[in-house]
Amino acid sequence: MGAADEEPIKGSSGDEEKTLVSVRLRPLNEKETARNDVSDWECINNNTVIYRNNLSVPESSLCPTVYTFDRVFRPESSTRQVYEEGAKEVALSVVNGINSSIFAYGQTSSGKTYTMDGITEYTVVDIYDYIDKHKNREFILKFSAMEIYNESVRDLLSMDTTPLRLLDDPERGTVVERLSEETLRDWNHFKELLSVCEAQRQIGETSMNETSSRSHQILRLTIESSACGDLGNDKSSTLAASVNFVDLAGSERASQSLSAGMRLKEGCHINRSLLTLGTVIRKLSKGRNGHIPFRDSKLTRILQSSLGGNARTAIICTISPARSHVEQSRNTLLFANCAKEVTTNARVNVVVSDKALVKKLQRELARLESELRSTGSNFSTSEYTKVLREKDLQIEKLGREVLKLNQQLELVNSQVENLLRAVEDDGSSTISADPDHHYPKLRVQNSFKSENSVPYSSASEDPRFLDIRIRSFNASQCFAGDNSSNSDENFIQLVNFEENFVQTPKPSICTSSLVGDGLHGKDTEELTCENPGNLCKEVQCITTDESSEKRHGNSQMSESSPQRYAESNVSSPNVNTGTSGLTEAENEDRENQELESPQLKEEKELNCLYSDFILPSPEKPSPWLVEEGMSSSRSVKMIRSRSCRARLTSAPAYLFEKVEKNESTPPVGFGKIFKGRNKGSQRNFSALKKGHDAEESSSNGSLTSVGSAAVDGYQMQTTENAIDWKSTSSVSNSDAGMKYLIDHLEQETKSEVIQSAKSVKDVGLDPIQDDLDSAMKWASEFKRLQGEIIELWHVCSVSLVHRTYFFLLFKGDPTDSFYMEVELRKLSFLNDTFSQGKETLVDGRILSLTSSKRALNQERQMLCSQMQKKLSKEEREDIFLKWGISLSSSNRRMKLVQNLWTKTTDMDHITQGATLIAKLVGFEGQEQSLKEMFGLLNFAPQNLSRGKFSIWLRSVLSIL
Ligand SMILES: Nc1ncnc2c1ncn2[C@@H]1O[C@H](COP(=O)(O)OP(=O)(O)OP(=O)(O)O)[C@@H](O)[C@H]1O
Repeated sequence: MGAADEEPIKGSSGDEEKTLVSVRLRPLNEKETARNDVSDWECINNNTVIYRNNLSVPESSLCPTVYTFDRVFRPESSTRQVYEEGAKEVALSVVNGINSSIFAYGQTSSGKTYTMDGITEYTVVDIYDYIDKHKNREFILKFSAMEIYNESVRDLLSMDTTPLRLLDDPERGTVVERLSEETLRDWNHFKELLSVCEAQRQIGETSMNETSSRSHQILRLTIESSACGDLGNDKSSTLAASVNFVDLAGSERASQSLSAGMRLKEGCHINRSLLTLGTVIRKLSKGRNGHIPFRDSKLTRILQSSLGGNARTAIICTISPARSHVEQSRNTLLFANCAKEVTTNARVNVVVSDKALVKKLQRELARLESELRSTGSNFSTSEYTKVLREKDLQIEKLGREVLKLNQQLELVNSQVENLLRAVEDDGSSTISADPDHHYPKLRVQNSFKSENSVPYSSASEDPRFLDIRIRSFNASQCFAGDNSSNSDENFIQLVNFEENFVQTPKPSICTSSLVGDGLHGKDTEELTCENPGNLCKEVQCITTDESSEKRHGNSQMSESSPQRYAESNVSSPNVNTGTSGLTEAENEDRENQELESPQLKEEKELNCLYSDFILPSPEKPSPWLVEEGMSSSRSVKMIRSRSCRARLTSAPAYLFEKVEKNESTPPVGFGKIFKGRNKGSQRNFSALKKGHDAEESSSNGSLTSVGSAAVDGYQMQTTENAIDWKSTSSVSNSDAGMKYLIDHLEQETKSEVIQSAKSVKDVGLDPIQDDLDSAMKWASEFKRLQGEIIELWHVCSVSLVHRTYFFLLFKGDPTDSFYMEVELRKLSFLNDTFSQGKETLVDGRILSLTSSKRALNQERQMLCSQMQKKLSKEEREDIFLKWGISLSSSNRRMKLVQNLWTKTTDMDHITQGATLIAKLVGFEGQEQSLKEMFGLLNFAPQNLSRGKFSIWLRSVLSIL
């Protein structure tokens, strides 16, 4: 059977039709007669039944006594009459393709089976009669029968008692799975099947009916019909419909039937379906609003279409006329009253055969193909193919682009996650300047030009590393969490500030150059987080002295001379030991006069124009460190070398560092491996010493491998970049950087190393070995950077104060690597420029080697003056003697100053000179604050809460 269409019922126009409801009274049976039961019901006409003895049932006095239905059948009415007038029209609708159902409802023994058996037979008889009268059509009758017993569906045509399942079919509604369906051959065949059903039906004896039907029985007759000769015809259509003959179980309550045990259980299930049926009928009688509980019972579910659906329905309510059954009779009549309000909307079911359906679809396909050909006649097949190929290529291209973008997106996301994870892993709520914090390093672009500088690294292809070109970011977020919009300006200020302190972190002595640069002064002061005033005070002090000298010239000398003479007068008796015969006071005075000679004055005034480049201050950048050709330090940018790769991974970056001689600078987070290590563990240090001794004895102190030493199972690795232990030991106490590393290595503990190993477990490296390798690499690198810087300072005549500050501030902390590289880069550039005899225009001023030397001389004069002011006579003498200067010689201070920073490879010499200069310029005690100020300029922000740090990171990432 193919698809089914529904057409309105002829004559009904598809309108809703009320259920045909009839009431049939049976005669008093023998038992009722025997007990002198009487009938109080009277059918006053074909539609009305009344109750005459209302007084006999006082409690029912409120019930209606008159009931009107479509048809009322008296006790003497025959079943034929009931069929003809109460069911036939509905039942025979099936031959016209209309579903129909005939129900028999009533209490037990009221005559339901008696009535329904007759109606079923009469219907089938009439159907056959209809078939006989309609020879132009072909009919197929199919018969099925089922029983709902204890809410189980059973096939009455099968010996198999297995309950049948109910399925929901989108087209046919509820379907009983595997229900037998017999095609009726003839009348006799039908009768045989009825006999089978009767035998299969559950029958139990009740107190009221010895052959009581304890189940709901549904006999279904399906009729398919089509015009004769049209079957197999393309134009044929089939009408298909079913008629259900429903013999319900007794509607009385189980208690009334005096059932017990099994019967009581049956009653419960029977009543469940009946109660649901009553509920459905009652709800349907009030309209289709709301939920209709069809699915609450098997009965209502199977007969759903017959109860207010696509079916015509007739209900015959059977009642007993006996007074003793009046209550049940009233209930039956009340049910019938509701049922007569239920409407259905039956339609003719037209079924298109599969063959006809196929033909129809073929015709439709041909039509569509014809339309397609007509509309696309201008295109040939090859042209279509060409267009499709082009589209395919475009799709492939777009697909590749999408794939590429996705890969890039994944990479960026991964890097961002790593970065954020690094922040999360920091473990402290506040990020401080502690170098042990493992901050991600950011690579910054350096536009500083230098032909001989270390080659700039291109963007690393290693996805673990992320080079960040910092164009601008909101520096205020870094330091104060301020979300001010002037991010570019803040960044510029940050860079300028860094220029001042990273590269030339020292006070200025040149008044004319110190003040007046509003670009840097105020803002940089605001950027200092830790008492910048202390530094500025020192700067101001020196500046004031120097400027005072400049302002007053020789007159200043006359003012200061009495003091010096007074001092010399006091000391002269004891100090007149010089070979020249001059007293100390005389020597001092002569020195002062020499310092302030006209020639020196002229040179000083000239040098003042350039002196600031060697004596930078927090307010003024150091011009010689500013990019060549730049009109302003606003555009100063820096770049880390490859050894300072920015890393945004949470794991210590040095663990990923390739061990190459020129790529051994440890990252910012290097210090983390030394964090909090306990004292007392000498193992690693001993191992280092052991390796050092071996190296020292075998390589004559050259920079070679340390060798290897096994310590408690930890294997030390020999690398080309091992620490130069000989040179390290030679500088001893003066090599603060080496001391730093050694101190930390001494504090190394096995447990913490293991802890570090856990953090790098995934990369499969030995944490101890990595720590030591990194330490050695950094120590070697630090020594190399420091030596090169000192040499270039000397060659380029860089300010002694600058050298001192830088030397004392950057002692080997791993976080110093950045600043040392910057320093080296810029010194290399300056050296290149000077060696070629070139000048460079810096901030509107010409900078050359000559001008630098002049400025250096001026600085030496300043130091001489400071020596007089800062040091007592005894201190000066001690220093003179220490530096091999005779107390009786002339120009002792200048001789001393000119000797400072001259032996570039003698670290003792360098350290002593730096110590002296630091004392003269007031550097002592300022290391920490300066350091913190340098730390402030680290691209990892200091003293930021985790949240602010994250904001900062994001702001940096957002500019990528
Ligand atoms: N209209 C009638 N005229 C004569 N006898 C009838 C009539 N209706 C029922 N009977 C008789 O009453 C008895 C009970 O009838 P029937 O079995 O049809 O009741 P029922 O409602 O089906 O009961 P149950 O629900 O228990 O099956 C039967 O013996 C039947 O012959």
